[in-house]
Amino acid sequence: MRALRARFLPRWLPRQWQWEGGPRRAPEERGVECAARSLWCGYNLLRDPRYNKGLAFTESERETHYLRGLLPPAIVSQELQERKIMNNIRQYQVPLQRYMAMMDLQENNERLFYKLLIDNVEELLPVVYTPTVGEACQKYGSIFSRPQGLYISLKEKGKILEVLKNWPERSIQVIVVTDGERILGLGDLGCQGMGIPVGKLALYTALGGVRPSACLPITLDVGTNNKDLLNDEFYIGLRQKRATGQEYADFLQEFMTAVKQNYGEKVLIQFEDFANHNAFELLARYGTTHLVFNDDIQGTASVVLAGLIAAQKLLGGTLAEHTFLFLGAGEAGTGIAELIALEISRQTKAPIEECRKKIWLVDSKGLIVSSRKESLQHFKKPWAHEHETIGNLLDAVNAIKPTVLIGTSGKGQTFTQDVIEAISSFNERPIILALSNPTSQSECTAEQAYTWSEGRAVFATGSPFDSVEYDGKIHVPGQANNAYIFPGFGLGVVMSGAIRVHDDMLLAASEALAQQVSEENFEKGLIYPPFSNIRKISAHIAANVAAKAYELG
Ligand SMILES: O=C([O-])CC(=O)C(=O)O
Ligand SMILES: [Mg+2]
Repeated sequence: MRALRARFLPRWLPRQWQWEGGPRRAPEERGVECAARSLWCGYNLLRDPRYNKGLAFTESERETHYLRGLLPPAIVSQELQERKIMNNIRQYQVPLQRYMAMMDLQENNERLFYKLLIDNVEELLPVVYTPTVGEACQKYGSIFSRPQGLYISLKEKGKILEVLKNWPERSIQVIVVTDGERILGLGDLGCQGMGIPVGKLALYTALGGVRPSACLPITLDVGTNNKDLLNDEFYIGLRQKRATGQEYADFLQEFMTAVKQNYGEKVLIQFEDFANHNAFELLARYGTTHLVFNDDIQGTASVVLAGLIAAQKLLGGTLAEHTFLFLGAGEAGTGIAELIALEISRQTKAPIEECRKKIWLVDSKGLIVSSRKESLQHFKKPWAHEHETIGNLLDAVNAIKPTVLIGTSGKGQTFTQDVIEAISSFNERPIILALSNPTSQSECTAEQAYTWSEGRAVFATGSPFDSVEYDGKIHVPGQANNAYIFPGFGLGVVMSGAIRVHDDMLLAASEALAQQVSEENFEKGLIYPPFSNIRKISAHIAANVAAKAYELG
């Protein structure tokens, strides 16, 4: 037990400063030493979120760690603390208040924060993560109290390595980094995007079991083009337009080099919520030199593929028999499309170019077709198939007659009644995924999907929705969110000591997730298992990913 605890402490901490006991010396001497080291006992211990237990400190701990008098006499077990805080949180009607209460807890008592999150995952996920985290980022400047994570702005250019050294932990395994340009479907939130890396890494620990001290949230502040924020007196970031071109590329290059220099090759760098134009390029550029993973391209692709594999068990048939239509041809859309094509190619042994032909994408200008090829961004070009031009989604649905409709455009209410009625008119069980986040950006609500499809849709969303009763039957929408994948995927990657991410690892993660959908889940129409089992699911994904990493050498 002692040895185990010691592993959770920073390396530089001498053994005698381990959690229980402490050094056996005269009280005066210990007091001086305690003050000199300033962290591990007394008043400072209560203010260190990593080790603070609040009223749960036992009598002997209070004695050993100079806590007498600093706490009221009652000793309150962690279980009781947990009940108290859940009661408090449930009193708050406004989601943002719940978010702030949780962040406060994370800043005060990390163990209790994670205990709460693990034990009440279905209730608290929408609080610390999508959708509430989106609102928190929008208002981050106003609710900001204590900084979380590491802020690296253009002011630190030339000194990024030094900035990394200011972070108190040395053994980092996972970094989640954003530049805040495309936060969920909310657009450019600049420096206030920090809520996303913080939230994602809270899930790395709660859902994936990665040590909190091994997780580092980073926001790269390269400016913002969001005028409201630039004029907001409470904005916490640089007040300038976004750096672009060479300046941006140089800044990112310095960051990526510094990370590898400081933490080595085995630290996983998860890119999160970068805008399309940078996301693809960063993944391509650093995929061959660093251990990088783009959650919005690869994580979302893996979770959607898992749902589609599970749907084959529910409906019968194979992936290759489907026709796919996407609304949105950005990171998520093209990322998912490519992974589906890859899986079909694996299953059928057909060349991937052939497999792509069953997959169609609609962007803001209409169906992506070959006559548009010249003007398309490079990541859209593989999807420009032969077809006449079509200007809108409804006409595309009627022309392509998809069996699967996937929304990834970041825009709400785009799966209209006409669209859903159309796809339901030529499919007994249309598969409809409304993936845009947060809830306000969802392509349609669960109620709309089930009502307009007369209860026949196999439906999942990016943000959580409640069950819907239609025609006397309860329909439970699944949550096709990358939170199913990245904690287990990341755990598998760092556990195996991999130094590069390979597409086969993503397929391994999808298969592992699809295997976790039970008969009971299928009976409710679900193509994802419930989040209540997420730690077991993540462990299973991690094992599959690690096994694949070993297999790949
Ligand atoms: O954060 C989420 O809920 C999923 C995600 O990566 C995004 O929407 O960008
Ligand atoms: Mg994201």
